[in-house]
Amino acid sequence: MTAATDGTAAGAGSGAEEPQIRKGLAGVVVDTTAVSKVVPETNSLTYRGYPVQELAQSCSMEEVAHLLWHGELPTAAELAAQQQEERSQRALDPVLRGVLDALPTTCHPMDVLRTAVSVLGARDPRAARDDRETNLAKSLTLFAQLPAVVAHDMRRRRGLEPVEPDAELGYSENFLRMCFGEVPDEVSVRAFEVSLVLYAEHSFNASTFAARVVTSTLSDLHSAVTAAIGALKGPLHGGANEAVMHAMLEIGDPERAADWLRGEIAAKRKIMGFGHRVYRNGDSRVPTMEAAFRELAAARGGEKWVRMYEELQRTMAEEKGIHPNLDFPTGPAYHLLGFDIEVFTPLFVMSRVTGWTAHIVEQLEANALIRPLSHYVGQPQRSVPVR
Ligand SMILES: CC(=O)SCCNC(=O)CCNC(=O)[C@H](O)C(C)(C)COP(=O)(O)OP(=O)(O)OC[C@H]1O[C@@H](n2cnc3c(N)ncnc32)[C@H](O)[C@@H]1OP(=O)(O)O
Ligand SMILES: O=C([O-])CC(=O)C(=O)O
Repeated sequence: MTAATDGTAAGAGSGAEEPQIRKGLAGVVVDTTAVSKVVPETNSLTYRGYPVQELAQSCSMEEVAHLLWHGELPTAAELAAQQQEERSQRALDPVLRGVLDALPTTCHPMDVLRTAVSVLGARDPRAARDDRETNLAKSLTLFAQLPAVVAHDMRRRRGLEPVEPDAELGYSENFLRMCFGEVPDEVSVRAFEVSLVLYAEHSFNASTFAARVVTSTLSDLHSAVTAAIGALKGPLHGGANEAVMHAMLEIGDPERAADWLRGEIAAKRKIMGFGHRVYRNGDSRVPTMEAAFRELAAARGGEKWVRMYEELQRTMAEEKGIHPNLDFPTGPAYHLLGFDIEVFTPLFVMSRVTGWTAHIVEQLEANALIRPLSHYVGQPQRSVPVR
């Protein structure tokens, strides 16, 4: 009987039929967006109409951030203005540093990042304003500050002093220098930049949807980003890039990769970095990231990881017909760049914050509270026993 559905909606409780439940909202179209388009049939992805492969080839992460936020690639003057603003906001203030340093190094860096966004929100004098311009300004602040948080946390865990930001350097160069004390070679910077561009946006994925749900209640931008970070942390989403590298280190030798994979499949375990809710024939971003990973491996002596990547990819296709997602090449690429594994998902956050905030702004422009229905399957109504 449809009385079990907690509300009445067309097709979900108006007749005698059971409501149709789409677990995980699979296949459900919940709203429109003009930020990005995923076309699984052609394995394509566009940001504001531009193919992501072309953006990765010829644009910086700063340009892509502008594109996602404003809908167009920046003119030279717009880019210069955005860069000046971003570069002037890179340094962490002493209060936030104090909070970061007070957190235990046993917690995951994603917890540190989530806490940092909360602190930034609580201390932001613009907190109560949510008009488009203010939200875009808050987004730029997060884009400027998150790399400093990630670098500070990574170095403190290594027992190293923080490296101050350098306003002469571009976004990726500055971040890599804040992590490692120097700007690495061009191939490394380029591979990192490509990963950021590819990670920036992907329609209604779980973390973006979490941000939109929070925004739909007219909560603030920092609360929405905090929720998104929590959603991204899970291994079925952004946390998979870390899981990929843990698996590769466990395998150790490319010769063992095929047997290891078959064993995991036989044990009915998920192989991290493979499969996708939307793409069934391969993730549109993988070829571009795979090429960057191969170049990086050639420059940094990482051929072993390329061979393991190839073996796992080949065996998974043979055994299950399932293809890699973007987290598969980024895992070993970030390892080759010298990042600790637990920093991989925070790197994803640094980039995806641009997509999340573009969606937050879009949600507010045509807002409707996101509140689906559920189909009740618990105890029938009963009376509390007299005691
Ligand atoms: C940037 C990103 O967030 S990309 C996603 C990163 N996440 C991962 O890499 C985690 C591993 N992958 C997965 O768990 C899944 O592929 C997901 C969660 C990404 C998508 O999952 P869904 O769309 O819900 O598909 P679902 O998990 O139901 O899989 C469908 C079938 O393929 C199998 N399958 C899918 N992915 C995998 C995998 N990685 N390893 C083994 N089997 C898999 C499932 O076991 C299932 O098989 P069954 O029908 O025999 O039970
Ligand atoms: O779209 C998804 O479900 C996950 C993903 O690839 C992303 O967020 O980049």
